[in-house]
Amino acid sequence: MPPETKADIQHVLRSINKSRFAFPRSMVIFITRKQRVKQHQENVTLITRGLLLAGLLCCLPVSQPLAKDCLSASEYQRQLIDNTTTQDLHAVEALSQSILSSCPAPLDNRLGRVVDAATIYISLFKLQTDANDAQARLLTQDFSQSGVAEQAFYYQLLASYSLRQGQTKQALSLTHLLTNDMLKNLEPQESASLQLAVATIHFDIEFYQSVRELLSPLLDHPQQAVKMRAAILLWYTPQSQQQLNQSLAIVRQYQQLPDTLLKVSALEVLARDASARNNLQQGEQYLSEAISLAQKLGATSREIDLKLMAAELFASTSPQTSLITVPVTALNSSQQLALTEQEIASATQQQQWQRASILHEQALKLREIIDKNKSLAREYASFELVEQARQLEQAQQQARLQALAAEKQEQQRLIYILALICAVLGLTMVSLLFIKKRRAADHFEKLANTDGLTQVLNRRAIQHFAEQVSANSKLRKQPFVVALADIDHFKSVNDTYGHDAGDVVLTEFAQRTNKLIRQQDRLGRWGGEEWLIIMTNTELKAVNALFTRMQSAIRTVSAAGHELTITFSMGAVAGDGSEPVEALIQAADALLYKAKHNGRNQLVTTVAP
Ligand SMILES: Nc1nc2c(ncn2[C@@H]2O[C@H](COP(=O)(O)OP(=O)(O)OP(=O)(O)O)[C@@H](O)[C@H]2O)c(=O)[nH]1
Repeated sequence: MPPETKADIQHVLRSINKSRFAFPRSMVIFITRKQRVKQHQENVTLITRGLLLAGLLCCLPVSQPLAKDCLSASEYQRQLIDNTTTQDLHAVEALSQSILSSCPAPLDNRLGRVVDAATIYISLFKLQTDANDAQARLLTQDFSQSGVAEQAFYYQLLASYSLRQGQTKQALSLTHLLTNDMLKNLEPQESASLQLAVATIHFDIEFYQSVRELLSPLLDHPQQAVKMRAAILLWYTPQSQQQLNQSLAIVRQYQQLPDTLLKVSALEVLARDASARNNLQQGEQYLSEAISLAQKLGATSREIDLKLMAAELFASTSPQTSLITVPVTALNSSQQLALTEQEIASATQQQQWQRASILHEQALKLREIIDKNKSLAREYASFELVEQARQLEQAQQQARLQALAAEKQEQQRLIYILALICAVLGLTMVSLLFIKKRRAADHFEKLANTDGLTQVLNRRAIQHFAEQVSANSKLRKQPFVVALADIDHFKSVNDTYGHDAGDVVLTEFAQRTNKLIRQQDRLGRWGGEEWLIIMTNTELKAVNALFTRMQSAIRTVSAAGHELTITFSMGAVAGDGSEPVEALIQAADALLYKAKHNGRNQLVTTVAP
């Protein structure tokens, strides 16, 4: 057996022998779990009997002097809380010893609680100490008369112990009570240790959000131990680089701490940090300092943790073989897994394939147990704690989203209104511009197509219209009429009554004729007193009726204070689109000439040539 292994076994045995509830050496190491339970029950009976006997002996003749040094339960309790906050394991052990040796047995209920709490606390760090009885007693205690701080202290201790024992649901139930019923009722100076305890449990079940929320405010805590514990746990919790550096800066002040478990934890963080930075030498220094301190304090459980870590991070200088000396059954599942993984590495290195395979199976089972516990814890936590937090968060988020949505909706509404106003304004402006432009275009078109004096179509426009009608007639095979009219002896009107009177006659002729023709027909001024009438979809014979109506409509015109008698002559032809419009007009002109020649005031028609 290598000297290191021997030394480790001896160390473990020394620690066991020191314990108040020590089991005989042969019963603790290398026995099965079943045997351990049986032995444990027998030992508890023995110990209880022993204690009763000792208590009776103590109480008989010497109870008075001992009672003299016995402090009040509240004072012991205050000291215990202080010592657990600073993680001073020696002080807790001394306190427990002091109560047992100074106070009269049997201890009263409150003193018994303090001793039980101390026993539980010690057992968290010392492998050999079983605190199941203390746990059972404390769990059945009635704390209704105690203050919140006192009750919280016992519950957090019970929660930590339950978790260590794998009683996850119990641990979480207690944590639930702590966070929901007690944490909010505590004074800030009282709540720090409770926040730390709850955060430790939440860290174990990877409920990191809660850990950050609980511990971040403690980084400014006036008490060094509180600040340090928060920084240490936060260092392990996923967080931003800035927060990590803040935690590390606090942990680096570890030298200010007395030789306590807290210092061990700080050194462990620094060793891990150095290893992460590849500064192996410094990492090993920190770690060996931590191991020495854990040994000095008798914190076997912490010592094992550190040795496992040494084997994992600095394998060259901390051979894993030294760890196998520890009784496996005394380790918790995580420690057992880490140890098994070390052994697998060793077996693989030595090419002991069969052994490696068996160990691998064991590791798988262990991991399964750990994962199952964690998932159970998370499941439980999610129902009991996370769900509440999530619901609250969801409600807040919902409210924020609703507010945002309302704001956005309002903004959109304003944008829509503005857009609508702009659109309406724009549309109105465009419409106005369009209308104006259209009117201008219409105006210019009308100007371009209208005779200035008489306001009927001018020569160009009536010719264009005639061509359109001709083309349409050809297409639809419909006849149309081209008629050319000329006022008789118009020159004499001008000569007799003046040019203005002549203009009046021209205007009256145009307007009155325009009223007589159909909507689809057009009248245009062809020359001075000459007019072209285009009658669409019309047989030539229909022009007779028009001529007669025109004669009676135009017969008298008032101009220059006189009633003038006006007659006109007209020549008309029918077309079907087969001949050019010019030819039809020329034909109509020829017939007009004929009408003039025949004595005027008459219509001459013929079919188109
Ligand atoms: N007041 C006025 N007279 C015009 C206008 N345009 C042409 N005239 C006149 O119209 C007259 C036309 O006369 P003529 O061509 O000799 O024909 P007429 O006197 O009507 O005789 P017949 O056509 O043969 O019956 C001329 O005296 C022109 O000066 C006009 O816009 N206003």
